[in-house]
Amino acid sequence: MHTDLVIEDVRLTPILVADPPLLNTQGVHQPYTPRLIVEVVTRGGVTGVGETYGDGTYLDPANTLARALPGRAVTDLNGLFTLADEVCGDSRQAGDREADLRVDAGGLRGVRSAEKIRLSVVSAFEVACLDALGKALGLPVHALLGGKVRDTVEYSAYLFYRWAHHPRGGERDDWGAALDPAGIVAQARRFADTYGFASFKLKGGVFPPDQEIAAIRALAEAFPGRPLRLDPNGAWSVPTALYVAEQLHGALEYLEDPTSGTESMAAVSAATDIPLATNMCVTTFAEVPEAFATGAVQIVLSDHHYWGGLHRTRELAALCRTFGVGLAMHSNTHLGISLAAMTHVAATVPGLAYACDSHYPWQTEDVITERPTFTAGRLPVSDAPGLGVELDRDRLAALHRRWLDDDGTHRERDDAAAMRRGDPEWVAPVIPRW
Ligand SMILES: O=C([O-])C(=O)C[C@H](O)[C@@H](O)C(=O)[O-]
Ligand SMILES: [Mg+2]
Repeated sequence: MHTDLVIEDVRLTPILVADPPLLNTQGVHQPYTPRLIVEVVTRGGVTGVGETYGDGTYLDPANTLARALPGRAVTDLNGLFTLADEVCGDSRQAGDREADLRVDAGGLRGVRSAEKIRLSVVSAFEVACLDALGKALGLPVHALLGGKVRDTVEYSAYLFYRWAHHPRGGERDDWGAALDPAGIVAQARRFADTYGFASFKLKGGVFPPDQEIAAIRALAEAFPGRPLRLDPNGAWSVPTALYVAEQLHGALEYLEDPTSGTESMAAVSAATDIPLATNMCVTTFAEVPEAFATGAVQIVLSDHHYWGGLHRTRELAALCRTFGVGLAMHSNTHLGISLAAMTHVAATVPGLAYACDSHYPWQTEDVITERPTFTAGRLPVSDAPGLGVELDRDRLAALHRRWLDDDGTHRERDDAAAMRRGDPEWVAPVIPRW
């Protein structure tokens, strides 16, 4: 083993990042959301960075894995999974099957199993190791994944119904409220003018379906011929999903998770020719066979956090290619480190026919020195060594200080609890909501 590539130290920094009051079917984004920044330092003195979810459920396995990692090489990426299984607990324990069937507290990330949480943690370590390895070798991460097949990666504008500001606390921005079709079109216009996004995804499941149908129609009128997507996060019943599909026939590039669960998605898919995409019913390899066999989804929105990193994302891409299923990318609130990781892996996947999602334009804070800029809706694929990002240690320290000072209100993402700060009667709706 090349001793310079051996991991000497691992640093974990939980942070709280400002997030605007974006609405979804569960509630509203908190003023601050938790993320975890992972740094691996090699004996050769190179530091690699990764990023993942920062809720407590992720911090425990991350701490365990961080303690076990020193002495291993940053090249030992396959070994990361075995190590995580060994030290963080075996995913095949009794009871795990039941956990697999539960949805997460936020209700937006699909099944929540011990294994998926562990993979989300491993993903940040894998990205950090790739970043360190790339820096040590003078090669970009995409080269370590086999090389880029495109020089830019296309992203879509991620439109949200939103309030002008949080009911209590939080940072302010100048986007204003967007609670009707005119507000959504204005938001889309600003995204298109500022970043050149050509396709638009509306986060739905917030208002009764007819209001969201009206918003998509308004977008289709304002941006003729542009790809449009609607994602209610499984909030509709099968008949409601079919009603929306009929109303929006010809207007949508795809419908994303119109209903919850593979069986219901398959029922919708059998009765409409609008392609269905998911980041909820296929978020693990175990969910692939049933979903593909029943034709429940035509596009999988991968997320390198869920799937265990960039190599596993490429494995998913190969599976999708084999079965004629499309691939695009899902996004949750994330910072520039994850955006760089997404861009590197997306650059290496052949036949990526859909623009990727990214929350990034909503994020006013970051822990890297230079914010990436979307031009014509695209990000250039960096050829700099590693991910091509540099940590801003002052910003990292400031956002960590916010996490330390928090009284516990924001350390776990809970959109329903955030909603109750504006509407004390709010309870996360039972799905299907409509
Ligand atoms: O289904 C999706 O695209 C997401 O889960 C993305 C985010 O979680 C989004 O719904 C949000 O943050 O409100
Ligand atoms: Mg989705």
